[in-house]
Parts: sequence; C-alpha cells; structure tokens
Amino acid sequence: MILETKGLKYSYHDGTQALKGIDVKIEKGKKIAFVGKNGSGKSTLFMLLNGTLKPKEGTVYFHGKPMEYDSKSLREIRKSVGIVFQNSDDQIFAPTVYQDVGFGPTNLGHSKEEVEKLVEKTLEYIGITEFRNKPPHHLSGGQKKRVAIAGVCSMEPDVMILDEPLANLDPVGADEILDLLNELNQNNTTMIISTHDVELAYSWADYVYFMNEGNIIGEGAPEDVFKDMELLKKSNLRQPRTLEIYNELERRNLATRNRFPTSVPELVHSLKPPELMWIEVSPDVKEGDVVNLGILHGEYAINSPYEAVNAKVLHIHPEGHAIAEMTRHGIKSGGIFIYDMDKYDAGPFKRILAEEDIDSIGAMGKKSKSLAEKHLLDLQITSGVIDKSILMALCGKRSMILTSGGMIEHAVKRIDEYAENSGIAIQLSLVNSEREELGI
Ligand SMILES: Nc1ncnc2c1ncn2[C@@H]1O[C@H](COP(=O)(O)OP(=O)(O)OP(=O)(O)O)[C@@H](O)[C@H]1O
Repeated sequence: MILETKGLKYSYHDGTQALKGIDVKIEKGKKIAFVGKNGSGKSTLFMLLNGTLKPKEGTVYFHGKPMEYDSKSLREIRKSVGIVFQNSDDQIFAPTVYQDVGFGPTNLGHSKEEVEKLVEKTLEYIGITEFRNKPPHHLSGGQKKRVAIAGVCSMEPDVMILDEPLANLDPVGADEILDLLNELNQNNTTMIISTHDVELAYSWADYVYFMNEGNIIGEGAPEDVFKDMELLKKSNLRQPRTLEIYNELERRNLATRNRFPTSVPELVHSLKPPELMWIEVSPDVKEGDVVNLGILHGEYAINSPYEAVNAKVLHIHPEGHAIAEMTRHGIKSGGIFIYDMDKYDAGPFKRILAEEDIDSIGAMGKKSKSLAEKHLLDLQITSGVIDKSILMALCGKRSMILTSGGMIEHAVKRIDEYAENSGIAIQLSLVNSEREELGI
C-alpha cells in the first residue's frame, strides 16, 4: 500500500465536520477515483493525503509509516505526493510558465542545472514548450490545467492527486488530459482523482470510492459499484451510459450476461454473436422472409411486446417449425499497426502506409501529436485512439497508432487483452519496435 488512512477525522475551524472516520487503501500504480456529492469531503481528504492538513483524529500512512508533520517530513511527503487543485489559479502564480514549472523542483533543493533539465523535460512531455515564456494568467483554462499538472510532474512524484482534472475542459482537451494521466500512470505514477463524471470514473478507474457527508459509503471495482442503484442515488450520481445501454441490451437477450463493459469496444464485444434458432412460423411465412422476434421471459417469442431481433427464415419444416438466422453483421477483423515516434523515419514510414493499405492514422500522447504535426502527418484520430482503432479493426479496417515510450506497452496490452477476451484475432504489428525490448 502506498497510502492508507485509518479512522481519519477532520473538522474546520468553524466546526464543520468534513471527514468523520475515513479508511482507504491506495495500492501503488493504481488508478483510483473518488466520487460523491458536492461537499462530501473529497478535497479535504486529498489535502490530508499529502500533509497539507493534519488530521484531528486517525492516521495517514505513507509506505506503511504514519505520516509526521515536522517540516522535513512534510517536504518529503509533498515531493512524493503531488496535488493538482481543481482551480488552476489556486496553483499557478509565477510570472512565466517556465518559472512556475520550476518552482517545485527549486523548492525541493535541486541544483540550477537539475531544475533546468527537469523543467525542459516536463514542458516537452506535457506539450507546453510553446508557452514557456507566457504569463500563466494569459492562458486558457485547458492550457492552465496543463501547466498546473506540469508543476506537479516536474517534482516526479510517486502519487498524483487531481481534484476534478477534466472540469471545464472541452471534450478533446479533456481526452488529451486523460491520455496524459494514463501515460503518467503507465510510467508507474499512482493516480488519484475526484470527479462528478460517472463515465470517467467508470471507464478509467481501477477502484472507486463513494463519499457522502464525510464518510465512505461504498467502494469497489467500477463494474461492481456502478451497478448499485441505491449507492448512486445517495451520491447524486446516475449510471454510466455504457452500463445503461448494456443493461437494455441484456434485457432484450442481445448481450452476454455478466460481462459488464466499461468501454465501447467492450460493449460491442458483449453483443451476442449471430445464431441460428428454431422458431414457430405461421402458414403464410415463406423461406427467405424476415420475421420480427421479441423476448418474453428471457426467450425468443413471436408475440412479445419487446422487439429484439429480425430473424431470416432459412428452412421451414412441415410441422410449421423453421430454422431462422439472426440478421446481425458478422465480424471480419482488420489490423492495428503501432509506430514508435521516437524512431520516426519519413521514407520507410510513407512506404509502410502505402504497402499496408492503412485506412487511418491516430496519435497518442502529446509528444507523438507534436511530432506528427512537425512532420505534417495527417491524423484522423487524436483522442480515445486505442478504442477507436479496435472498433475500426472490428469493421475490417487497418489503422496506425503513433506513440512512444511506455504508451506503446500500454496500447499493446490493451489490444492483446481485448483480442484474448473477445476471441477476435485482431492483427497487431509493431512496426519499428520489438515486443522483447518492451518486455511484453
Ligand atoms: N476552509 C473551510 N472552512 C470551513 N469549512 C470548509 C472549508 N473547506 C471546506 N469546508 C467544508 O467541508 C466540507 C467538505 O468540503 P470538501 O471541499 O472537502 O468537499 P468536496 O467533496 O471536495 O466537494 P466538491 O465536490 O464540491 O468539490 C463541506 O461541508 C465544506 O463546506
């Protein structure tokens, strides 16, 4: 456990009891989401997790040791556990972006050269090099959010806590920040967020805590907790759309039971494959006709109020029984190519595009996007790249994912996992890197 709390209580000076006994366990390398109504205590808990606030009762453990509050211990904790506040203006105050990102490492006592190195690396990694000399208050909300994240990243923390990281961002900006969070997590940073966005908590987190009035009222894997309507109601939340759609499909016997999808490709995979079935047909039905079937008590039936599928009658037996085929499209899988942008080479790259008949190119991570832009590559996909490439492969298309560093491993794992779980052979090729060198 990298962070743990036991019986944590906190009251503000005016007597508000913000936390009433919180027990959480944060495992290293995981993605954790805290959800709950306004005022339920999420921000207060976050400030206790990095020692900004001191508990009135209970203990915070970091790497199994009780947190101490002398200035040396606090400096260590803040170096390891970074917080990005909901409102970037609370965090960014230096005259330029460069100075702001350098503030943390300077404070930690790094030498001037080390600070410069860390700042340069972080600016490039987060994709804000172009703003380096700008005053932060001249940036847009999304740009400020990146600067705030960079300010924490430059301290290379083990844990990053982000209060509402996607609030007020446009959808593509939000997807970009999400890509960044995944990339940081892929590089072994434990990520903790708070959010009111059920889609985000459901699809992104490994583990979710529900808070209400200073207490934890539910916790678990997203597919378990987001089924619990009572818990959602108490938290002023609704079910994620993916889960809602899945439930409706399942009620109509169109989806496999107990396979709770957290992404669109998983939702597609939960659909039942085309099947043949015996149905009863009236005398006026001929071979080749399409019959509307519904579901009644979990079975296909002709006279059901719920429409489910169209069934094409293939063969009619004399007694009025017929074999019918569900008319849903079959799956012909295409391919996904992964290209390491750190080793970009224009000639061979263009050749591969032509030879392999690539339908679309997507880039993952800010660095790959900047490189693609620099080399004038036309990108069709810039957010949700892995899921969209899988969906394209399911329609028989071929796509290329441009990425680098730990994101290659992340993409390969996700695609392998999908292929294994779905049994659909998606052809995955690493163009200019090797599985062995990536350790996968
Ligand atoms: N400085 C403060 N002084 C007094 N009360 C405070 C202070 N900061 C927060 N509170 C109170 O503590 C409780 C918990 O607030 P907190 O900000 O932790 O909730 P939250 O879950 O982060 O809310 P939101 O979802 O709105 O960001 C609330 O009742 C709030 O009014």
